[in-house]
This record gives sequence, C-alpha cells and structure tokens, in this order.
Amino acid sequence: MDASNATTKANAIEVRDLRKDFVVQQNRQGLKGAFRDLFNREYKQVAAVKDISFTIPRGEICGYIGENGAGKSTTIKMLTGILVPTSGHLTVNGFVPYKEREAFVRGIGVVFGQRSQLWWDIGVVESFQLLRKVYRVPEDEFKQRLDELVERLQLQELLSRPVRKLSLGQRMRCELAASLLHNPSILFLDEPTIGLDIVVKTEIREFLKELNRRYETTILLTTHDLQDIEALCSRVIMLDDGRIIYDGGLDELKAKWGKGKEVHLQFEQPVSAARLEELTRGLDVVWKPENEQSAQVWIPQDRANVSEVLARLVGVLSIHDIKIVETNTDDIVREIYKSGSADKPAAAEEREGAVSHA
Ligand SMILES: Nc1ncnc2c1ncn2[C@@H]1O[C@H](COP(=O)(O)OP(=O)(O)OP(=O)(O)O)[C@@H](O)[C@H]1O
Repeated sequence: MDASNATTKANAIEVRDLRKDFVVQQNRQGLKGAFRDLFNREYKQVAAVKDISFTIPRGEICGYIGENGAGKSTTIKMLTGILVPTSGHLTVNGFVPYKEREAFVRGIGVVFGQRSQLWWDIGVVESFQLLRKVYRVPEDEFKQRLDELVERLQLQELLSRPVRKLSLGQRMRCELAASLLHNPSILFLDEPTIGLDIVVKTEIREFLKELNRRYETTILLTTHDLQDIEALCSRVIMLDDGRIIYDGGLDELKAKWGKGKEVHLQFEQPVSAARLEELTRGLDVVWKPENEQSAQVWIPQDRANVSEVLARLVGVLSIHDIKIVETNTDDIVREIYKSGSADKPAAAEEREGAVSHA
C-alpha cells in the first residue's frame, strides 16, 4: 500500500485547493438594458468556493458553518458529487465523488433539511423500499437495519403514513432513517434541525451522537444553529466568502475569542468611572460605565479573574446587584463573521465605548 492510499484510508474526506466558479447572467439596468439583454447577454463569473483545503478523519463530527452565501452548500454539493468542481482535488471515502457516482453514493448518506429524499404521496416504508433498491441493499440486511432505525428514531407509527401527512419533525426523523438504510460510513447533513422545535432537535442530536459512537460514522454538519455544533462537534470549519477563516476545535475558538467575562454591577450610591479605575488599578480590566450607579467591567480570563476584581470593590463600595455574563458561542461567531477573520481575537481594548485601563 502506498502512502497516499494510507492517507485516504485514515481520512474520510480530503479536499485540496477546491474551487467552484459559477457563470451567472448579468442583467443590465432599466428597460433599455433589459432589451439589450435579449440580444446580447452579458455574463460574469462568481467564485462560490475559493481554493479551500481540509481533511476530515474517519469517525469525526465536524461542523461546517458560515453566513448565508458563504459557500457551504456549494461545498457539500461537490462533496456529494452533485456539482463538479472548477478546480482542485477531492476524495470522499477514497472516491472522486463526481466521477465514480454509483459506487460512491453507496458509502454516503445525505440529508438536506430543506429538501426531501422521500416520495411525497406514498407511505414512508414504501419510500424506504425504493431506496433499498436504489442502494442495492440485500433484503435481510435492510430488514435488520430498518428495525434498528425504527426503534431508535421511534418511527413505528409513521411507517404506513404518506410523507405529505407527516409533521416536519416526523419527516426529519424519517429522512435520517432513509439516509442510513444502506449503512453509510459518512453522513452529510445540511441544516438537519431547521424549523424543528427544541424537543425534536434534542432527540436528533442525541441520535446522531449515538450513531457516531456506535458506528464511528463520520458526520459533516452544516447548520446555522450553533447549539447543534456545541452539542455534536469537537471541530468546526468556518467559511466566509468562499474561504476558510477558521478550522479547529470549538473550545479553542471559544478560548481565543470568548476569553473573559463581563460583570454588570449596580451600586447603592453613585460611583465615578475614575473611582472604579482607581480601585482596580493594576488589574488588566476594561470599565464601561452605564450611568452613575451602574457599570460593566470586562475581565479577560488570562489577565484577571472575577474574584480578584470583586475583592477590590466589595467592602469599599456598596454593591446592590452583580450579574456575570459569559460570552456565548453565538456572540463569538457573530464577532468573527463581522471581522471576516478568526485570526485576531476580539481585544478587550477594542470593545465599543470602553474606557481603557492604563
Ligand atoms: N447554481 C448557482 N449559480 C450561480 N451562483 C450560485 C449557484 N449556487 C450558489 N451560487 C452562489 O454561490 C455563493 C455561495 O452559495 P452557497 O449556496 O454555497 O452558500 P451557503 O453558505 O450554503 O448559503 P446558505 O446558508 O444561504 O445556504 C452565493 O453567492 C450564491 O449566490
């Protein structure tokens, strides 16, 4: 076995300098423009995915996130063989997806939250039977797999119903079962929890965790719901305008960007900003006064801690109320999208309206 083969075996997905350009029609303005477009169309090239590289080892659950239009779906479509890349290299399960379609699709499962792979008017179980034929799953294997999925996803009551009569949550459970009937080793999920209530979302997350634990299924998950990512992914790839701006652990991302706490203080008497500065002199914190009897203080985790700061204040000032706020993942990711790069952590000093401590 040569070295490149060995890499492919260890990695479920390998992507190198992957690019997708779309050619789109450019509409000229006004009536005159529209008339000219009729005879002489102008086109422009849009780069949806710009030379990205990453590898996903077998058994990993990786989050693939980015704002609308960042290029997530285009990547997933290339990884699942629906779109042909403009350039670059890509292997999934050792196959080049768009070249070796038939053999390739037998090893992957796909769920697009906004689109169904089930037939609308026939019973769920009939759809499953059709998929069995598409994927050429032997009848006994299929039966065993179906029984297991029916039990774990609680589909007993749903099997005979036509898909159009299912609620969104019920349909999504059936979609997941459908994508797993042929026992794929890689599962692509594009917004699998979109529009679902919190109970169904939690059930689906639990199911996916168990699936990954039991079968070491590799999962690439695209979502706008960062709680999906928090619940499932140890790693996250963040895309912005077709480029990867972060690829690493979720904890590292939080540590880098969310490092610190914001403490909201309400005092019994008016306290000046200068007094607060003076009391915390030597601690690397940033005060943001709100009014004369309340203020916020930003405490970077690596430079000071909450108890140190409070020890300086309690006993000297009469404090009416304290609230400690941790930066959550939503805030962190929003900040990164805004800056367009995950390289530079949000410096406490740059916080809007902050009074910088000397
Ligand atoms: N078939 C297409 N023809 C032309 N442009 C396209 C096509 N598909 C996608 N694009 C463009 O490519 C860019 C990336 O789109 P893509 O759908 O991959 O983003 P996304 O990150 O999945 O967004 P969303 O979260 O909204 O689904 C966008 O600018 C989009 O308009």
